[in-house]
Amino acid sequence: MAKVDENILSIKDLAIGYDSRVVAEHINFDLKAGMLCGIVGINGIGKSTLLRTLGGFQPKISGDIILNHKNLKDYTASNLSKELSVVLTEQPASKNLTVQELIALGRQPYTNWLGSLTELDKEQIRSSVAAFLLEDLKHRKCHELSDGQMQRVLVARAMAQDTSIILLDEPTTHLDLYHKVQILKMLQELAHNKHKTILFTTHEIELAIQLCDRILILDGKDQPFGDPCKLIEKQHFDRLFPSEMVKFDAKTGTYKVSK
Ligand SMILES: Nc1ncnc2c1ncn2[C@@H]1O[C@H](COP(=O)(O)OP(=O)(O)OP(=O)(O)O)[C@@H](O)[C@H]1O
Repeated sequence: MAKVDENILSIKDLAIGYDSRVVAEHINFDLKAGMLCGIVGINGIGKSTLLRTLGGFQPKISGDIILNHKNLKDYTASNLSKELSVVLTEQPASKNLTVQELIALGRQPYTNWLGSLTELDKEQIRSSVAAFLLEDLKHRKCHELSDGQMQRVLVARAMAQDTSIILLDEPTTHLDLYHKVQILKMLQELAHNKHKTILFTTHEIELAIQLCDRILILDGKDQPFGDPCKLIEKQHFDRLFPSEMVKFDAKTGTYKVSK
């Protein structure tokens, strides 16, 4: 396990985008083990592009992505899958599997070519099923689940993969308030209790302020990053949306419709 004060993820002057078209640049932040970090920003600002770039699904334009002291570009696919897991919103190909089978796929980086599971693999699957309250659902097909249940299964699979970093693209989309809070609290527990470094994109700024240890704001300029309270003090949330539409209330950490 990494030492508590070590940076697990270090992003240095990163520019992201498509071919030579820069979507966002000057992205800088460090995350340690056990930190939950939300990535927020308006539609189309580059949140998913950043997540895909960090996950190695698309090339960066410039800058450095350092995972556990090693540059992302120096990882083989197989080694990367032991350091980093990615939960994307739409994964229709796997929906015909049962909940338990899908979670077991998280162990793929560790199994031999026959895919046989060791006792350690089985234990990791059992504890992921338990942590995400999936005991009663484990023999159901994934296509029979609600969005909230499916989201829990996808995060449980990432937990079974047992990587130091977990990236999630909008894990609360389509969920009601209760289930948004439920999944975010489960992610917080996973970060704090199992010392995972977890980054997720979200439009739930108010929940992210309450639950995250760090927030990265993609604002198209300086991309502020830090403790949510410090970001509030520095008025970064006030500038996120045009104030004639919504105003940020620093006392409550919420947005109010401008009258
Ligand atoms: N495959 C692609 N090729 C070229 N441009 C793309 C591609 N995918 C996204 N973009 C563009 O990159 C920019 C950032 O998109 P991205 O999906 O990262 O934003 P986002 O912040 O996640 O948005 P949202 O909140 O709406 O999900 C947008 O201008 C988008 O049109």
